[in-house]
Amino acid sequence: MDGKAKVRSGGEVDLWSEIIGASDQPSTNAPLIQPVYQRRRRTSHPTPSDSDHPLLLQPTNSNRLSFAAANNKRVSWNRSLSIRGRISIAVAPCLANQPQQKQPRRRGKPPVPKGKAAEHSSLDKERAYFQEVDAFELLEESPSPKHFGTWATGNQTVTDPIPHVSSRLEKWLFSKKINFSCGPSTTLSKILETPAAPMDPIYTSGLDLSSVKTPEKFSPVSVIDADQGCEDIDAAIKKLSLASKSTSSHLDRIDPFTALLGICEQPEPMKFLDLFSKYCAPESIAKIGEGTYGEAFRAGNTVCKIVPFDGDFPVNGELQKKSEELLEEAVLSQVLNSLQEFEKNDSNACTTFIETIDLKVCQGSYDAALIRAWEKWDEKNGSENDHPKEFPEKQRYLVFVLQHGGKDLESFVLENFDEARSLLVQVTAALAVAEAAYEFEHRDLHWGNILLSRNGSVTVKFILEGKQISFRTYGLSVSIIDFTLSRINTGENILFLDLSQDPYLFKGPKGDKQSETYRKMKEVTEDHWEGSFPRTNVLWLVYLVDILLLKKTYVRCSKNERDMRSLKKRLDKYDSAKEAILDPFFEDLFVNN
Ligand SMILES: Nc1ncnc2c1ncn2[C@@H]1O[C@H](COP(=O)(O)OP(=O)(O)OP(=O)(O)O)[C@@H](O)[C@H]1O
Repeated sequence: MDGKAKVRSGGEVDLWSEIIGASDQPSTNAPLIQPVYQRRRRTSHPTPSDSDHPLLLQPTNSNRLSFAAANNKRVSWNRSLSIRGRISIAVAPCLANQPQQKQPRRRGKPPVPKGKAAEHSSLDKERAYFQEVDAFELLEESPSPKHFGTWATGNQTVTDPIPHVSSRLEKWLFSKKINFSCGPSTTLSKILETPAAPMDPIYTSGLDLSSVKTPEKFSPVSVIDADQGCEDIDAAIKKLSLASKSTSSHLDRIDPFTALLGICEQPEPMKFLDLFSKYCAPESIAKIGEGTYGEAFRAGNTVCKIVPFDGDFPVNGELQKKSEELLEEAVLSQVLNSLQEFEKNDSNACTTFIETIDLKVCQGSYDAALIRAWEKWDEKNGSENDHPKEFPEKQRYLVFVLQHGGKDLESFVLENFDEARSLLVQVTAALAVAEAAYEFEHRDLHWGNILLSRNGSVTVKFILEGKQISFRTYGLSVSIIDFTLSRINTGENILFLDLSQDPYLFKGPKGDKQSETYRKMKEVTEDHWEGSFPRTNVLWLVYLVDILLLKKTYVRCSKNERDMRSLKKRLDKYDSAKEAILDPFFEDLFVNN
């Protein structure tokens, strides 16, 4: 690689050289690609031609009843414009013409400050940046990758084929395996050529549940199948023969909702308060953020992200997610969780991907304590979301109980260049670790998906292909969230989102760094999203460098900027975060353990 890490002085050469050595070895880790399960894309509004201009967007499935439409708080795609103080002459007059219908939200592209006043010192610079971007054709806010749902043409809907239930269940079973046996899969062991805890085979001629359960954490449960009434999950699963992947009508008898309950280790959905009271007193619940799909509440030391699903009406202008989509996200987050376990992983480990502490399915209308918290936040920040008081009794939600990761990069005020490079090295190292472990690509690492906090730490540890490495943090802790677009090879399955079904994602404004990054990813993957292209991680690193140069203000000198610009140039040559982490830019941050 260009400018490969130089030999360090003061006896620090060994470990750094070892790392370099490790990466110089020819890669033997091309895994055997086994069945490919792609996350189902719901392709709702708009058709590509509809989406050529945001003002032509029509509400999804306008024939559906929607309390969202009645609520009609604001036109969401304008939200980042208004909150960020960006002036867009093009859209302003048109708002008046469209007051009655809530537009589908443009999820985080570019991400919005989620109600936080953007009062920090970089605002003027950022405004200038946006003005510059606006000078390009302002087609729309960077588009959402999530047009889940169905293509709608008039009243006719055509549903995408969805993965077979058996594949979803395999993934679920596999995730139990990951979760409880705490080691990479056998395939991954081979990939990494490191010893790993042996795993029992999952796929037997008949399904042996003993191989997928741990007695202490998973016991047979009764499940309520919405369509078929009560059924013991063991009995239901025993009807499956995972060895036989042929189409078989009984495979469809386990619905994804049941599987989701299974992954959450629940016999049935629970009440919000029963869940929240595990973490805090109800009166202390506070809303801390919102996204298109999720409402995030602080509960004690955790963050509970509530995502409504399976309802037949839109929320926040988008169709609700389906059980199977959430099942995928649940599996993915559990796989990444396994990286947290340093004691059990001697191959690859890091703590940078947000920890999912628990996953639970809830049902019912919003609890009074949550509504109070929601309204309080709304008063202060002005929510873009629909008021949750109107959810019906039968509404289902998946609650992600997450580690609290701090503030997103967009609103976090970085103090100096050391913090900026600490951020870069932590993201790069985390991506390198996840690439090595699971061929992971985040594919959506915009500044809303990087959370930051100051924790007084001096260094942070990673294990990369068996080598323990530490970097100086300057007190900054980084967490990566939102794996919706991510691709991962669990060793058994590949989970990915087929972005070729979402042409809208690639039509963001010219010159907008985030939109350009989606387009570059498309070039790199040639629209084959199931494949492994770790270069996409590098594209997001380039994006981050741009953000740090153009959109964030902090104390820095011209040499710092030059260094960052040369890093950006060199990043152009790397094909993976694993290569990028060896860049000389990070060398000073490396600490010999
Ligand atoms: N673990 C966390 N720690 C702290 N804040 C969080 C955490 N998870 C989410 N948040 C807050 O909640 C907001 C919404 O979360 P997130 O972006 O995951 O939701 P979403 O519905 O998936 O959003 P999107 O609109 O990007 O699809 C985040 O911007 C952040 O402010």
